[in-house]
Amino acid sequence: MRKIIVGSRRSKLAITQTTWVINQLKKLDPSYEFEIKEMVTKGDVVLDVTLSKVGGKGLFVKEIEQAMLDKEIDIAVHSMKDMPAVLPPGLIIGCIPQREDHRDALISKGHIPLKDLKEGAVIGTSSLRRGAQLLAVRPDLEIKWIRGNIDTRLKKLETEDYDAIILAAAGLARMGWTSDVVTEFLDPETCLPAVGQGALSIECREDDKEVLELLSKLSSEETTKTVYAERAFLNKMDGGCQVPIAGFAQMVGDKELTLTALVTSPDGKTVYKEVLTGTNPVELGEQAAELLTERGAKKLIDSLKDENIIDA
Ligand SMILES: NCc1[nH]cc(CCC(=O)O)c1CC(=O)O
Repeated sequence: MRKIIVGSRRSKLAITQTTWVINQLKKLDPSYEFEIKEMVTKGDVVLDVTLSKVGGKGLFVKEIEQAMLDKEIDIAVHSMKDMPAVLPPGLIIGCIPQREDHRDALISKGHIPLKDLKEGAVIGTSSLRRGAQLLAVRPDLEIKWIRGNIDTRLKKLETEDYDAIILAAAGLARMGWTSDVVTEFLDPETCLPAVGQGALSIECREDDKEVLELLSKLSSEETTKTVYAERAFLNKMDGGCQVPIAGFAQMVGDKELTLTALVTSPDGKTVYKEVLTGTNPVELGEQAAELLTERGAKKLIDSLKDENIIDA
């Protein structure tokens, strides 16, 4: 019986996600054993510096990918939104399972919804995307930097002077914390999610046919298509993690996809948004990027590139 070694970061969310995937795979095919190998990535160590300064998204996956190439581990479960656009040669996304809740969630002191937060309320987020979209509807809010794992951020809401924080609903749902903490789910019209938000990516070696065969059983065709459209948009837009970019796709019927793509200025005053429908995910994503580029979104991105910024 082959034992599959699964690399995982040590955060509660990472371990929860990894354990979920292992349990699903065991149900789908009981002929494998699994072992979790915990790993520390640069992103877990360097918590006080903006992510883009120390290397952007790749920070959370680089060491894990090297371990996979070195055959110390066989697979790894990542949050899709933390995955860089390009994978190192030899590695591929082996499967994308069914997406969890795609929305962002507001968690506020006293459970006050967004529209009722007091004038100038302090919102904790380290995501330009979230900050900009909140400012677009509530320009009076003060967006304040916050970092750390989900549990750390929830603790900071209690102990520091934030009135509310924004977290991905998916992370909270996977931890089983949703009903205890969420004040309000923000719909995509208010806060369009990050590309890939709520989805997982299971990475493996390209030549590991046995693992690929196993992973294919956990694949969601719907989520795979929508995430491919979102990621094609992000890649073509080339914003890295420096710019408020958001993208969210949904299937309409069996074949068609609708992609909403957005680029904004960090203050939320300039908003470029497109809603497109099509059948080819990658073409749809690239088309969205082209349209937004024509309208001036690329210029906005380039003007922001040198500034210090953030995560998804
Ligand atoms: N940026 C960090 C991150 N990466 C993935 C998730 C969990 C949600 C998901 O799977 O998209 C989170 C936390 C958050 O944004 O609140």
